[in-house]
Amino acid sequence: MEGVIKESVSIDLLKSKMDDFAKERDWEKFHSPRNLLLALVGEVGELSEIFQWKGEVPKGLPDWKEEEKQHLGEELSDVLLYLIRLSDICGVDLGQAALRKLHLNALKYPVNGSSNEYENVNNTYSTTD
Ligand SMILES: Nc1ccn([C@H]2C[C@H](O)[C@@H](COP(=O)(O)OP(=O)(O)OP(=O)(O)O)O2)c(=O)n1
Repeated sequence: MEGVIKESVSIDLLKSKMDDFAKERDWEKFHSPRNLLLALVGEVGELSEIFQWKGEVPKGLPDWKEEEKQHLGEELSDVLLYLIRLSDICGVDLGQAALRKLHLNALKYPVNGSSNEYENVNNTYSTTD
């Protein structure tokens, strides 16, 4: 794809690029925790609009046009970038926090837990599988 640099993408790389982006524009003053949270929620809204009124869609989005998938990627990215920036500005190491949370999740929901026990957690009204 034109203009896309294939590089390994880490949370730290994105964090550093967001920091550069804000510094270069003198936008650090706008990137307060509250502003970033509101921006994040706004982008979640834009992401939701993509799926709004479509009903359930199959995994992999096989019927979507390339432009629609690209748009989805843009909105997912906005959410990710604001989340990473918010974490950075709050002094939270998001990668480490997420690893810790995965560990806590695994303790809370052991692999051998009975499926009945998990029914409320994974209660879905419909599935496309
Ligand atoms: N003060 C700002 C404004 C923008 N961005 C960056 C982070 C997001 O990735 C993207 C958001 O840009 P827009 O607010 O222009 O939102 P969209 O790209 O979604 O455009 P639109 O809302 O017109 O669809 O730009 C930022 O870091 N800080």
